[in-house]
Order: sequence, then C-alpha cells, then structure tokens
Amino acid sequence: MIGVHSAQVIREAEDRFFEENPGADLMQIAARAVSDRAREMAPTGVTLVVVGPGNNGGDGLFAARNLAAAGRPAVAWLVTGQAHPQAVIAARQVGVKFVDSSTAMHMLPDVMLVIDAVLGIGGRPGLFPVVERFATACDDLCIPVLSVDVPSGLSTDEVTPTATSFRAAHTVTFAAPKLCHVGEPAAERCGSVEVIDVGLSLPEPDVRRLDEVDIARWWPWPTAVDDKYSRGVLGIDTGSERYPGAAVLSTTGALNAGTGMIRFVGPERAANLILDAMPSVTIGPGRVEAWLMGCGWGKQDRDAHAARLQAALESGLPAVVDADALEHLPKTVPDGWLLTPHAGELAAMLGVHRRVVEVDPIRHARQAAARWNTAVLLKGATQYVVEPSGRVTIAVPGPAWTAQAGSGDVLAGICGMLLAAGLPAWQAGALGASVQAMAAAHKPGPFPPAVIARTLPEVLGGLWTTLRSRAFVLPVEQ
Ligand SMILES: NC(=O)C1=CN([C@@H]2O[C@H](COP(=O)(O)OP(=O)(O)OC[C@H]3O[C@@H](n4cnc5c(N)ncnc54)[C@H](OP(=O)(O)O)[C@@H]3O)[C@@H](O)[C@H]2O)[C@@H](O)CC1
Ligand SMILES: [K+]
Repeated sequence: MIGVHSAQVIREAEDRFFEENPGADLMQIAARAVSDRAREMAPTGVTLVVVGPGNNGGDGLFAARNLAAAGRPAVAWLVTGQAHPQAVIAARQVGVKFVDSSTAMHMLPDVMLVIDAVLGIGGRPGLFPVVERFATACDDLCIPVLSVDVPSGLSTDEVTPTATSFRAAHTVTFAAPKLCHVGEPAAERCGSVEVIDVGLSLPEPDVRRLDEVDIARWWPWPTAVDDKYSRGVLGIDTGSERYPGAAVLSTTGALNAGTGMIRFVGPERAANLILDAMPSVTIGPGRVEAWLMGCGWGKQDRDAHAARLQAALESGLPAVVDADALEHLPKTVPDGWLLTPHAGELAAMLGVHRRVVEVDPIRHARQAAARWNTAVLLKGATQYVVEPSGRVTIAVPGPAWTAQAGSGDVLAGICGMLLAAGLPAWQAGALGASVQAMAAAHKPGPFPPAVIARTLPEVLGGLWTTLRSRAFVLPVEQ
C-alpha cells in the first residue's frame, strides 16, 4: 500500500525537513533520479530539457548538468527566460547548450528525449501558449517525454485534467504519489510513475492505493479447518425476467472468487440459467451470512424491490447493494453494507449531474459514504472505496477492457463473496475491485466479463502460491 498525498502535505513535510536539516540539498537527489532515468530512456542522442522558473525547472537543469557532465548532449530551453540561478551556472559550466523557443521547436523532431521540468507541485493547471504548442508537438511526433514530478499543465491534486499538459512516457515524482498520478484520466498522462524517496516524513495518508501484496495479505484464503459454511454463505437476489444475464454474471463472479456456498433467490428464469452453467449453486432461501442485491433488477416491480431491500435491512446482515437497488436506499443503512455505484448512479443518489461526479469523484464518494454512513465503492477507470470517516482506498488498477456491460455485475458478485467471508465492507470493495482488475490484466484483450470472472481462480491461485512461497517477507500490517 502506498500513501497518496497532496501538494500541500508534501510542502509542509518539506518545510519540516529543512527546519530539521538546514542546508540539505534535496534538489540534487531529485536531479540525479531524473538524469539516471533519462540515460535509460535515451541511451544515445540529444536530450532537450524544458525548464520552468521554479524548483521543478531547477531539478531539470541539474539533470541536464548531470547528463552533460557524463558526456551526453543536453540542451535547455528556459521557457520564461528565468530559472534557478545555481542550476543555470552549473549547467553552463559543463557545456549544456541554451536555446530559445523557436530553436527548441525546430530541433524537436531530432531529439531522443524531452525532459519536462516546466511546472511541478507549485504549478497551476495549464501551460503558456508557446509551451502548450510544444507539448502538443511532442505528442504528435511521438517524442518520449520524461516529466519531473508531474506532467506540466496537470493539476497535482486532481484526477480530471482541465487544460493541455505534457503527456509523459514516464514520471519521476518525489516523496509520494499525488492524486494526478493514480486517478484516471489524469494518471494516463503520467505514463509509468516512479516515486523517489527524498527523506521526507509524511503523515498517515487519508488516501491510499493498494498493491498486489495487500490483496495477498487480506484475501480470506481457505484454511485446513474450513468448510463451505465457515467460508461464508452468500445469498444472491439479482436479475429479473428482463435481465437474467445480470444474475448469471453476479453469481459467476461470486463463485469464481471462491464463495463457500451460494443461495440464489432471484427469478426462476435466471435460476435455470445459473443451474445450467453452475450446478453447485443452491436455489432457494436458507441461512446466509451476507446478501448481494440489485444487479439487473430493472425498473419494473419497484415496490417489490424496495420491500426486498427492507427485508435485507431488517436481517441486519452485511449486503452488497448494486445497480437498481441503489434507487431504494433507506435514509440510513447498516455500516456493513457496501454500496457499489458507478458515476451515473452516484450522481443520481446525490441528486447531481454525472459530469460533476466525474470531475471530483472522491469528494462525491465521500459525501455518499457520510450521508449513508457506510462504505461506498465508486466504480470506474479508477475505483475508489470510501469509508464514512472519509478514508479512501484506491483499488489496484487494471486495463480499460473491463469497461463493458456486465463487469459491474461480476464485481458485485466478488464483493458479495468477500462480505460473506466476513470482511468489512470497505475491504470487500477494495479487494473485489482489485482482483477483477488483476484478472483483466492477466488476460488482456476484449474478453467479456464472464471470461474475466472465470480467470479469477488462476489469478487467485497464483497469488496464493506466491504468498506461500514468500510468507515470511510480507510487510507488517499497517
Ligand atoms: N517536495 C519535494 O519533495 C521536492 C521538490 N522538488 C521540486 O520542487 C518542485 C516545486 O518547486 P516550486 O515550489 O518552486 O514550484 P514549481 O512547480 O517549480 O513552479 C513554481 C513557479 O511556476 C510559476 N507557475 C505556476 N503555475 C504556472 C502556470 N500555469 N503558468 C506559468 N507559471 C506558473 C510560479 O509562478 P507564481 O505562482 O509565482 O506566479 C512559480 O514561478 C517540485 O515539483 C519538485 O520538482 C525537488 O527539488 C526536491 C524534492
Ligand atoms: K514537470
């Protein structure tokens, strides 16, 4: 797990660091990381460094100095004519060539790498027009860009770009990732992201991103003393006469994630389809540990749906509440419930426009988690799980192939399995979203949601094997 921090938090940590370590030079650590990566990205040819007026530009210019000192041709364009004074002197001393904007633009087709050191965490969104044209030209000519800290033009603390920015092949950032590095669609503009530890002490994060080790550590692996009941019985009330496929998909997700036992209580047509495909599913009511409700309910029979949700509420059991069931939410729900809206459903829950949610997904997911006092998994290209406290856990990311009808049903099924196994709602959401993304990454391509679901046993089996072989080196629980 890695903490995601805002520019403000990084600045405060930097201030504390300099109070405790007067005279320390973090810029040299940053510049070394950038020049090392630049040498790997462009082993030969000219590197053009685009330099802004602040410390981000300083990092870039010292990286140019390092490259030139190692005998690599480096050229710098100071976009405002101003730059970190000591970095300018150091770069000149080792023969870095300084060029103006028209020369930079003119030579661009022949450079091997552009280092974008225009703006970092002190930048406001957007670029000067001449730099904007240059960034667009880099994109058009497919010149690889190495961004220092953040692709200039992006807003560090936002996941939705509002202006033109550089589009990096790789970003070297410092101390911790920021929201723009981990939240789509901004993250896509960062390329691969590398975090350099510069020695800052950071507070406990209120936004964290999971990695595969967390999934291995938290997954409810079966033990030698488990049986089908102890692994968790999930009641599934999904599908309708009109949408029986949603019932099949949600059950496929739950079964392939490893549910101990599934009791399906949805419509007969869906039950028949499920039995054909998954004969181990039990049809009809019985004791369960958790509920999965809503996928494919549709807009008919609204009164019946509301009554079924009310019955689940009165049972006091944890529940995954998905899709059409989200329209029937009572004012407060038990804190073991996991609400799993996509942006459009969350917008409807909050009475706002979908676009508003897409621009600031975390704020809106936090609003819903606080309003219903339970965990919310906001589905999308980046999947955010928010607890009523406001803590955010971002799932392991995966490829965009899962952006397809039916993926949400499978995901709800996986989350249902995890609730039935006894995990708290936030963890069920974060793990469910992560393993589906990992399965999609394991089997890249336009595979339909049911195929991705059937890949889960391989992915979980692989994780389990890795866990067993590395059981003693897992980091201590945080
Ligand atoms: N923290 C760390 O761990 C480390 C931090 N380090 C580095 O420090 C960087 C932060 O440096 P920084 O504070 O000097 O800010 P930076 O991003 O260079 O920009 C400020 C300048 O840009 C200007 N400006 C802003 N927006 C603009 C716009 N849209 N269009 C035009 N101009 C704009 C702004 O102008 P002003 O706001 O004053 O008008 C000001 O002149 C950080 O990203 C990292 O690279 C490393 O050295 C070591 C480890
Ligand atoms: K930058």
